[in-house]
Amino acid sequence: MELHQLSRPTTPGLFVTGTGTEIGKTVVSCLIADQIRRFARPGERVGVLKPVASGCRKERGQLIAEDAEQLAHAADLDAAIGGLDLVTPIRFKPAVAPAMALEMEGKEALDWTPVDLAIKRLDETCDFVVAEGVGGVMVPMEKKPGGTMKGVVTCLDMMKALGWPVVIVADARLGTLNHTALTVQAVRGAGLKIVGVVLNRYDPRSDDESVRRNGEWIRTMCRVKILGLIPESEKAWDVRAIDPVLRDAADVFVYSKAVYLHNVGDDTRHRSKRIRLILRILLGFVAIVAGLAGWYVWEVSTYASRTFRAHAAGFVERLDRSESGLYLLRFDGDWDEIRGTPVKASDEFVRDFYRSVSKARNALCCESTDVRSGFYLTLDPESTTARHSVVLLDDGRLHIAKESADFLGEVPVYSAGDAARAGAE
Ligand SMILES: Nc1ncnc2c1ncn2[C@@H]1O[C@H](COP(=O)(O)OP(=O)(O)OP(=O)(O)O)[C@@H](O)[C@H]1O
Ligand SMILES: C[C@H](N)[C@@H](CCCCCC(=O)O)NC(=O)O
Repeated sequence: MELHQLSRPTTPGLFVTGTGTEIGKTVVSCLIADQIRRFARPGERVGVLKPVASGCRKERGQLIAEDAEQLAHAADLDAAIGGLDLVTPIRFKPAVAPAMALEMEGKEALDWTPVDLAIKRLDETCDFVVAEGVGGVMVPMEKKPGGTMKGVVTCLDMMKALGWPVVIVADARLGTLNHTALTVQAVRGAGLKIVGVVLNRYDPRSDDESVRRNGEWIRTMCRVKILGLIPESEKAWDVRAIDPVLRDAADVFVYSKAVYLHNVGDDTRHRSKRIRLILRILLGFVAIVAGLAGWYVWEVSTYASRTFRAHAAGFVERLDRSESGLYLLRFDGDWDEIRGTPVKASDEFVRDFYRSVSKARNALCCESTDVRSGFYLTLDPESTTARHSVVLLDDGRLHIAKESADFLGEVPVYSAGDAARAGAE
């Protein structure tokens, strides 16, 4: 199985990475797992995972990762969840980068199947997972195209595949600004959320000025939370026998609890499902509103082209010249249904009308040879589409020809100037 085929965990979790190897990832992962275990509600289980480990010892023909032992101990790993194989599903003996260990075995690509099985098991049995990387984010995991680095899949690619928010462990001492900033940049660039940075081996009594200032610099320069400052401690390796000094690194405890409860904690899975549902409903609602708006705009625009504006006016010229002149029609309605009695326009309106027709190209007058009388109606002097023929019927009612093309074909069309002259006569 290839990395991109890996199941995406559904259980909420944290991925603990570091600015390099031996920086304290396991110590911090253990502190967080221990903390979460203690704050968990009854029945909730914390899972731990270090998908790939190198530098493992051989015992009774088995490769054992010390990190896995420490993680399992911190999380009080329940036998029902699984054994150390589940904590570190892929193990190498040489203490080198996994891709290098593979190379030493004459291989290039990793088979990610054991990691996939571990993820599925954790999804089935746990409420929260603390996962740990190998070395820093650019450590090569296998030789394969398509990764962050050319021809190489890195630890960051694995973090991306898992998708958990990231805790970065960095050294508190000189040199950390560069390493931390590079790590933050890479993790952010991969689109992963950074929960914060833990500074390890912090000594408040250090006469190195940078030790005291690094945290603040990292916070502002990298725009990250500093989750905690872990002092040097002889018992750092055993979180369950933790010494008071490490316990006093209360920031990590407080923050890991906060992280658990508020950031990516137990409710996240349900919350994210709820959020997804709400988003879907909102999206559906937006789609319906957009559809309705589209329909409305379409309807209004077609209605506008079909409807008759209130101030339509036209020139009526009967063949016998009786009652010739400008008629005004005040009507709102559908073209198909227009039936209205024209009203002889007032002199004032006639003046206005001619003033407007002389400006509006589409306000034309026409004369029919085959109908008793007719006029051209301009619905909207600004619109070039609103030319419809109107026929004044014998009984004085108006008949609207829907499309004036036929009508126009048979009758001379006069210009607005002609209309003006006609009106002036
Ligand atoms: N605050 C500390 N005080 C004392 N010892 C520490 C502290 N942090 C880490 N160590 C020790 O440093 C060593 C490396 O720590 P750790 O295993 O946590 O690093 P890591 O980043 O997980 O390394 P790897 O890359 O191998 O996974 C361990 O022996 C650990 O006990
Ligand atoms: C052997 C180490 N402890 C570690 C591998 C570190 C690889 C570092 C490679 C590098 O950055 O040069 N393995 C592990 O975390 O399982």
